[in-house]
Amino acid sequence: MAGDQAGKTAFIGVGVMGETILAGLLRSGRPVGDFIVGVRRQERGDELATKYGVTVLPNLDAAASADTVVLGMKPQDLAGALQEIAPVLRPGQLLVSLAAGITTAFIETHVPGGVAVVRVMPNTPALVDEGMHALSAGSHCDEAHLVEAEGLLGATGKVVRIAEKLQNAATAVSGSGPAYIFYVVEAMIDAGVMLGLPRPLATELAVQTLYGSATMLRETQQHPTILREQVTSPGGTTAAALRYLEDHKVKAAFLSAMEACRDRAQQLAADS
Ligand SMILES: NC(=O)C1=CN([C@@H]2O[C@H](COP(=O)(O)OP(=O)(O)OC[C@H]3O[C@@H](n4cnc5c(N)ncnc54)[C@H](O)[C@@H]3O)[C@@H](O)[C@H]2O)C=CC1
Ligand SMILES: O=C(O)[C@@H]1CCC=N1
Repeated sequence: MAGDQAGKTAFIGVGVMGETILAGLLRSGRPVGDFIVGVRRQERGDELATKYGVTVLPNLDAAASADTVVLGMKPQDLAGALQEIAPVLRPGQLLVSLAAGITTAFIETHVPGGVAVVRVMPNTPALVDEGMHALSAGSHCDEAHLVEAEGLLGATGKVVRIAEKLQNAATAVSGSGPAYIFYVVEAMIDAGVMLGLPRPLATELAVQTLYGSATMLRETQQHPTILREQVTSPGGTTAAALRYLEDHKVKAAFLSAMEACRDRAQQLAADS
């Protein structure tokens, strides 16, 4: 690692997830001069430069100017971006891919030999430093590359290392997971409104219930079944509600939904 690129990280493809991780790194105190951004649309570059004071460069210059390149485009756009930057990539450089489904082996076939690849499944609670990021090493990664990737992701939440064969399952649980939770909260708010609560009150009750329940799970470390049983009085209100969820096979629906999520990740890889 030498020259002007030493220690620098380029973010190429800065949408929802890329910006969330970049903003978290800056929030954590990392100097803005450590980062470079490569974007597809000039207006987006201007927006990021104004908002964060970050240097915006053409993709090729961004990749050439950094030791680490975070790839934050959609899986369908990844191969094109790799072809674009491959001429300036060098052995030992680190690529961190956020793309759902896409394997490190696929990325390695699009870049020069010896480029290290880390595949990450992040999630959007990183916006409030409560992200869950699962990462896996490609074949040219050493410990220093993994530690570097953990440092980048760790600014916005928890990081775990997992075997790459588990990445699509992790996508089904934590990557897409926030969407299921928001969907359930949406349903609870709508139901509260149907039962006569003003919408702001229904929202406050539902959101605080989610927050309190999540905090209980984390802090007590008890199994969700135990915590659910504590709420469920014999012959009481909760049992009446849970019976409907069982009748409507909500648990089975989650199993199928998350299988579909895993399968879609596999399909994204097959289509690339
Ligand atoms: N949004 C989420 O909750 C999560 C997203 N991911 C993954 O993160 C990646 C990004 O997802 P989002 O941020 O939601 O997408 P997004 O559509 O918000 O952002 C992608 C950005 O990449 C830019 N882009 C595309 N091709 C480019 C190129 N060649 N050069 C420079 N910029 C380029 C687009 O203009 C856009 O700004 C995806 O691969 C997705 O699978 C992973 C976990 C969670
Ligand atoms: O929906 C998607 O494809 C991305 C990957 C995980 C969460 N969002």
